[in-house]
Amino acid sequence: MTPDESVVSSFKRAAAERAVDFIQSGMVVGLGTGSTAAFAVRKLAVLLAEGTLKDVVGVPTSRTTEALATSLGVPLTTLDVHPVVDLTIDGADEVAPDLSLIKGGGGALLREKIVAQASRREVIIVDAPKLSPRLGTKWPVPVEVLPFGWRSQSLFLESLGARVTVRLALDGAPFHTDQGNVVLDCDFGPINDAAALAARLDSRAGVMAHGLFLNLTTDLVVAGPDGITHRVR
Ligand SMILES: O=C(CO)[C@H](O)[C@H](O)COP(=O)(O)O
Repeated sequence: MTPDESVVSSFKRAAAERAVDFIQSGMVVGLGTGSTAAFAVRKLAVLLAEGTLKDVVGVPTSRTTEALATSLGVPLTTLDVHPVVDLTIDGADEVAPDLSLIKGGGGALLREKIVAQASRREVIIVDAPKLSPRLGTKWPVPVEVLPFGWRSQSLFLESLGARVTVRLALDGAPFHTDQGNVVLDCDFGPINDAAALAARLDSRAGVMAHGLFLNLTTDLVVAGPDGITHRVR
């Protein structure tokens, strides 16, 4: 890990551990996906192991998070058993001033959005460089599409003005989400009307999810050289 990576990692960890302070015993907690959210899972596991927190169960937003939580002894549940989540802690790829997000860099966008929509409180944790003046400035919008007809979806997304890249796995084959879908990373550049774009994407058959998380964030915890800030929407 280079010095810069270790510094970024320390900020991610600081934001994550601050968010874990919001968890109370007895809660159903949404467990996000990505490197920042992983710090929150680790901290939660420690608090449970030492008895500081009790009777907390987690709803993982990906198989990766499920495996991490299981390995650390964090009790898990499902939305079938607990259809309402008290508090979710998750990361983001880009955060706009109105706390709208681009998520999906780790490919978990569909389950993350389902859990976010089921949550009373959605606490987003980021390091400071994730903050952006406008969505799309720093990160493409991931769009999860059914493998059936994905090339037609690519042409549709290009017609909306995106430069489309098929996300690849480490072996060079197309990446597949936990649901077996394909992810098309769509570079729209700075997005003027995220709500209108989200509506267009939501109305397209075969688009299973997109990374525009609008009106879902309740809390934002940011860690950077100036310390940790917590904003409530
Ligand atoms: O949306 C996500 C996964 O689908 C992640 O929360 C997002 O990509 C941020 O990841 P990291 O904390 O590793 O930067």
